[in-house]
Amino acid sequence: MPQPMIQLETTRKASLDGVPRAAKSVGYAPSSCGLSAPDDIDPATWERIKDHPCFSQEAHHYFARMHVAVAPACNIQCNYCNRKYDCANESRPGVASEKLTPDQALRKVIAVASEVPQLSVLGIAGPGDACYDWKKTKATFERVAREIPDIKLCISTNGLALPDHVDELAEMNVDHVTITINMVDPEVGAKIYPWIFYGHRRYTGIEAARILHERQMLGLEMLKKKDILTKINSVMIPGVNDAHLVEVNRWVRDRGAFMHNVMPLISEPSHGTYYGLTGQRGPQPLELEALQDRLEGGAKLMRHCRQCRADAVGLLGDDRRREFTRDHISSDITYNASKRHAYRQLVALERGDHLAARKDAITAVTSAESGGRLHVAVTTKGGGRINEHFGHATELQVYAVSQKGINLVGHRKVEQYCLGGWGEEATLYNIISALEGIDILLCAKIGDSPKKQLAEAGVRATDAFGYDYIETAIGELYAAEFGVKPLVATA
Ligand SMILES: C[S@@+](CC[C@H](N)C(=O)[O-])C[C@H]1O[C@@H](n2cnc3c(N)ncnc32)[C@H](O)[C@@H]1O
Ligand code: SF4
Ligand code: SF4
Repeated sequence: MPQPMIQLETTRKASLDGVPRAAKSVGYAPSSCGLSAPDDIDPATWERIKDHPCFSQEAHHYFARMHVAVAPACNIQCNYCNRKYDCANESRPGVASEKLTPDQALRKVIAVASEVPQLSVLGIAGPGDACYDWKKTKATFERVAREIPDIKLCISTNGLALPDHVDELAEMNVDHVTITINMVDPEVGAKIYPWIFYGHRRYTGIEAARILHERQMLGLEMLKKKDILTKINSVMIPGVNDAHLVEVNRWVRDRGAFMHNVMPLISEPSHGTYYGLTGQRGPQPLELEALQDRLEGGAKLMRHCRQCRADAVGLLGDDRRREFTRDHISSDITYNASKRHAYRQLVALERGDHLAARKDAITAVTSAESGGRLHVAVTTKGGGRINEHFGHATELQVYAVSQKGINLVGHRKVEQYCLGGWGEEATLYNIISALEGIDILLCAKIGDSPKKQLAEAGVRATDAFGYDYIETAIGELYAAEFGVKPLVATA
């Protein structure tokens, strides 16, 4: 399926109250053509993260990552993980449809980089552990860096074997590392990790968790010394480590972590994990958001993680992996950089405009004299715009807007409502359940029937802001809702 190119034109049709508005085209003022850092990030760090869809929330509107499943082996067991190497359908970390050798991985990266213009990052996120299955990780990175030097290399690890490889990571120019840290208290750890394998022997219980904790902290400190940007993943497990993650956040911030990504536990019984089979529940979206809100002010929070498979390809939330399985890739493929280069030029223009529009919208809501908090869900297929039809969406991005600002606070996965030209009632019912706590839904297009049923469920849906920047639309909505000073049009 071809990827959407960035939309440069937008036509406003009607406001929420039904009053028609003028059509407008988004122009490029000369001052907005450059890309300066957002206010909360220093320019040198921005340069390092601005094209990384996971380390920069703003970048995830434009840039894509791919994972290659070259690292199946793991040195610990987590109660939430069941690795699978031939799994076509599950949408969770730790699964892939096929394991790859480093040579197969190289061919796949070349195929994706030639076809997916948004590609900027190659990550190894299992299905097992990139640092434990080190030889294959290293061989893959070396081959890819030779062929496509401008791709960013990134790994995700449980941290146990990390200290053994920090020097090599630095030598290979790996600038982004993720460590999963779910506890800093081994008593909590013993409830999450049944065993670890370390130094040629197996450990269990509190001893295992203590060794893992010490290695994770050592690895984090070593990365900091090498000035490698580190993100911490924590899985929120209600009743096990949810309250404890406040302490985890403090520890990792004090040791120089760049970002903290608190993700919900996925524990379907059908996945066959210990937690899935024993009925350990994951958090509700609003529980996760409440914990993330508590953590604000510590390490920078990631709130846009999609908990990807070990073979995910594409923009976050738009997985194109099925187009790039081994049988789709020729054995003598060569890299064609033209799509990626052309796309980058377009993005450089669009992003400056987007950042300026975002800044205007945030200034408008933060300078409001009064106002409440709204949760706004948005359908988008990238570019930071409301450019997806309601009936085609498979996820909704959720923004919270208040006088504190406009912030992406998460996403909700939904089934596609419209298949073969018809909307399914049962699907709409599930979408309405997924919209718990949402006040307003913004989409590029929505039919009268779903709009009416959503309204009956307390969610106001509109396509009045179709193709606008998300923050601009939310800023205008907020002004309309709370009677604050409306935004000045940027065109
Ligand atoms: C599959 S692991 C691979 C990398 C490495 N082994 C690790 O654990 O960091 C990638 C990420 O998925 C997370 N993960 C695995 N299974 C999960 C589940 N059932 N629910 C939530 N997160 C999960 C892990 O905690 C880790 O942060
Ligand atoms: S460390 Fe990663 S791959 Fe290993 S069991 Fe845990 S989540 Fe799965
Ligand atoms: S799992 Fe989260 S951090 Fe990892 S690639 Fe997906 S979105 Fe990025």
